[in-house]
Amino acid sequence: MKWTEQAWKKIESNYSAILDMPFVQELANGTLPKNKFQFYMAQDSIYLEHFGRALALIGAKSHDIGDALAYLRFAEGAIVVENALHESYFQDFGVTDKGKIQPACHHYTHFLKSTAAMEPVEVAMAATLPCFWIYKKVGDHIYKGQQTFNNPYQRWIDTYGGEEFSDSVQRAIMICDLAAERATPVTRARMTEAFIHASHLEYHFWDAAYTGRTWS
Ligand SMILES: Cc1ncc(C[n+]2csc(CCO)c2C)c(N)n1
Repeated sequence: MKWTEQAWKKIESNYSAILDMPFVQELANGTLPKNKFQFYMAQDSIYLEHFGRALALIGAKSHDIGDALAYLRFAEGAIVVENALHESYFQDFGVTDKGKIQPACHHYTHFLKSTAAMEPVEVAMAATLPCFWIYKKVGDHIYKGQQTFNNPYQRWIDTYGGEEFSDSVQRAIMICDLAAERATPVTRARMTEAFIHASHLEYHFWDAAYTGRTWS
């Protein structure tokens, strides 16, 4: 069985818990309160900058030049393309200031950056995979089950449920599988651990937006 298939099995229950989260359910039916989405968008745009830097570092550390190019493109995607979505939402929802980084975002971004800096590159690749894969799965799930018209969060849904994004996710999965095949058992186990850890941090990122968790 491929590493990604084994790893996904380990986060299956966490993924189900994500689908059941009020944030995700209310985003899907359009009833998510505006202030919760504003919190999420502001924190997410901070997240994307850090995430983009972590991806660029993975690109620089990749053994294979094709992988390097893929991660540098992912980094560009995070910083340029994804941020465009945020900026249009900032305008629509009247967010003028991103504000300070809050605990869930801080925890997640620092986990990604320290993993990219300190761990073998394969482990860092595994740490960034839930970001792609969980968003794709959540995006597809919402997209397929859609019953609401005029959902204020439609653009978000279209971004992650769309075809274009699917190619990046497939690429990231393939790279991780090849990296896992070539890695030692110890490194492979650390890849799985990083993958599980990041999937919990995805959960907490949404949870913090729903409950409005800040430092004080
Ligand atoms: C907390 C959080 N996790 C994942 C994503 C999704 N995402 C961000 S950048 C990127 C790939 C860019 O090439 C993807 C899929 C998000 N927006 N926020």
